[in-house]
Amino acid sequence: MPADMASKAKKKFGNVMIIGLGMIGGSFAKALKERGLATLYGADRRDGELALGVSTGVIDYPAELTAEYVTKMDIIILATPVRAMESVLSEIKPYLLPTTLVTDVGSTKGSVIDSARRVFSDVPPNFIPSHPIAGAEKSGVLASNPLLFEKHMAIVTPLSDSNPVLLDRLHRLWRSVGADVVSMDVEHHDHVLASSSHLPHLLAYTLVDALANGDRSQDVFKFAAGGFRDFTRIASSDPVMWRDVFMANKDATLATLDHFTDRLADMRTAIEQGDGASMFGVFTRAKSARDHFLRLLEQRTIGSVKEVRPMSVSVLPASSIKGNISLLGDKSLSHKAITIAALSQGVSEIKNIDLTGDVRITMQAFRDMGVVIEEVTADYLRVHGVGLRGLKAPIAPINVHQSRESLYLLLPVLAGQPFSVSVVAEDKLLNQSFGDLFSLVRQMGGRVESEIADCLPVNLSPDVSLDVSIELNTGSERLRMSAFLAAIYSPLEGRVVPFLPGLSHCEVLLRHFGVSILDDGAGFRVLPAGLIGVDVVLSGDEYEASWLVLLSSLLPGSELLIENSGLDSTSFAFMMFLRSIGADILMSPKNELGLSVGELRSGFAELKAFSLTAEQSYQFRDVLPLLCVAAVYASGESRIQGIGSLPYHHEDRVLALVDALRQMKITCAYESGELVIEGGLPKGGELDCAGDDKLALAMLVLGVRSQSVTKVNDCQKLLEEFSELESVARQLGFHCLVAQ
Ligand SMILES: NC(=O)C1=CN([C@@H]2O[C@H](COP(=O)(O)OP(=O)(O)OC[C@H]3O[C@@H](n4cnc5c(N)ncnc54)[C@H](O)[C@@H]3O)[C@@H](O)[C@H]2O)C=CC1
Ligand SMILES: O=C(O)C(=O)Cc1ccc(O)cc1
Repeated sequence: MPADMASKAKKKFGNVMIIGLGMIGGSFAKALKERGLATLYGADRRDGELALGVSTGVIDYPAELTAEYVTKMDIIILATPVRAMESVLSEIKPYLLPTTLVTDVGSTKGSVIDSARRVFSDVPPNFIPSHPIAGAEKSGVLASNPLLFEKHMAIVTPLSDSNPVLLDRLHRLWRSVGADVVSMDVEHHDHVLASSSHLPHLLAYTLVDALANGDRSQDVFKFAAGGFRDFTRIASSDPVMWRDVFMANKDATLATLDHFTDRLADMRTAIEQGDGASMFGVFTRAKSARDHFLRLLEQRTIGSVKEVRPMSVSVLPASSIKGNISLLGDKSLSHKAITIAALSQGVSEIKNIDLTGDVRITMQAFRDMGVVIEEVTADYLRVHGVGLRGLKAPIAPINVHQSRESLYLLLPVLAGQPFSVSVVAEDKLLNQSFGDLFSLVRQMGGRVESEIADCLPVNLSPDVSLDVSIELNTGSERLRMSAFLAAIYSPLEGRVVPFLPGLSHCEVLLRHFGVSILDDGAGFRVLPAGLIGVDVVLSGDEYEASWLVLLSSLLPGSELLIENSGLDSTSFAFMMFLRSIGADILMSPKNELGLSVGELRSGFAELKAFSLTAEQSYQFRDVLPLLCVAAVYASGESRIQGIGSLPYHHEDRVLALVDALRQMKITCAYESGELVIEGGLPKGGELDCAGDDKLALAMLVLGVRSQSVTKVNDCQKLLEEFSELESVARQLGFHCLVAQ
């Protein structure tokens, strides 16, 4: 008897015996031993394996399944192939104390429990099965790895009368070797693992065997590429272990094999008939599912907290800007176009789309729900729409990450589908209230359940009332878009009464895809009809265009042509206003594909000071930072009223700009909600836009027309929204440097 047995209290888990000292048993032993958590005993029917375990220090002592050892164990771990476990349990039964925790690592669980029942009649409360979802195609104690279980899952399958104290110890045991513990019902375990692990092993073994015994086998292996190697790695796994698995998990394996065989037969038919569309559909959905799975895996192993790197943009004073440019499609328009195309019947081609940043989150969500989306080029998508209610239930919750736009688009769409779904998010979206959006979905008829009221994550159960009618009481563009998407799900006529008049992008796009939206004076009637896939070329962002036009107006000698600016009512009014204070702007608006776009030409002009009433400030609230900048370069004193009555974030934005102006030695006064700005040439400096992209652009104009270099910090959002900023600057001839 080794001396340690008497002094076991020294180690956290006391005496631990591993029966079956192969790859998994050896890895468990090493992981516990290296962390000093237990005194390790090993037993194996192969003496050589046991001797290796001792000589390589994997275990402390060899052991036998006799009273001398078994009665002294705190924990016994069965790590033999699954069909050997019954005889091992019979051997230890006579000496097993009820206080000893017994677990196993077998790949199947139903069969192990059946074995325990055969040996003990009832499964003893101290026998609690488990299964690490970690391993390799290797076997034997020499292949053991103390880090094998780190950041991998360990499934435990307790029974109703499992001893709770020992169950808790089992959880601690797995956690101590780095695993995340998950509890699961035995039957569910065997079905899930039959699909995720057993079937792939069966396919790999069968494929290699079939090819090895087929024609030209020499050359097949000689010319095998990486794909063959990846696919067949697991065919090098231990044959005894896998024979045992398939004998032990027969029913669940047959069920998943039959399902797979049917799908393989469909694929055979598609190939025989040259049905490229079916093949393309399967491959695209499979790619999306696998990409999704890899992301999940990455989150598990790397952690989901993304590193946000602070970015700054510096500009140098410029004398002029010159050139013709075409702006990449507006971000929010890009999100909407993907959504509407995905819900249309047939194929849509979307050109000049901005696929950077969170547009990909919206795109991924639709791919996860079965929509085939081809990326033809970097700014050109071909979307194979599935119809309004044709999305497929995703295999995991839809993750909108940190994208508000994706959330407001997806929630009403998901509420209109014939399946329940959960929506999750990350970081800053998690602690915010989305009461306005959730209540809109409830008005639609859907059930919205969240653990924290009005916050994500959320579970949606679909239901759509016959006549969705939504009256908005805020001017939020996003909520307006959600309302119209909710209305198109109305089986009878839908209705939206917006807070602000006029048409916005979402309605214009919906009309372009065939939805009848009729203005009856008091609101909009949305007639029931499917969406039809069409082609669309997206126009550039209005704010970016307004920014460039202002820049050209301030720099002597500038000549600018923007070929494809969006021209919504705000940007149209902004251009007209700039013209009224002297700017040289030529607009050629056209109604292209139902969207207001236009060519904009502008050049340098002396601007005059101006006054804005409170109503005008409200009308121009989105472009107010640009108007404040115009006031800096206008001759004389400009007054902007009503700032104190703007929605908070607009007011905050102007106040932050006032601070920046003062820092750049521009005389300005803010009192009782009114801002007075005196013209002048700003000094450069280091500014902070507080993560606001619109403010950042206003600050950059000040920098380009200033006396020295200007650096704007906290520009991550700007660079996400205006990803082509640096290349636009290069094209137009001014210096703009992005740095971390
Ligand atoms: N290989 C893998 O990736 C994973 C395997 N598992 C499960 O872990 C168990 C062990 O697998 P590996 O470590 O890969 O196999 P292995 O072949 O490396 O080790 C099994 C060991 O059990 C011993 N053994 C067989 N019958 C015995 C008996 N009656 N009494 C004492 N020792 C006996 C063998 O001599 C061998 O040393 C299996 O039940 C398997 O289903 C679980 C997760 C992953
Ligand atoms: O080698 C691999 O990739 C595996 O799949 C390992 C594996 C084999 C069997 C299990 O029960 C769990 C994991």
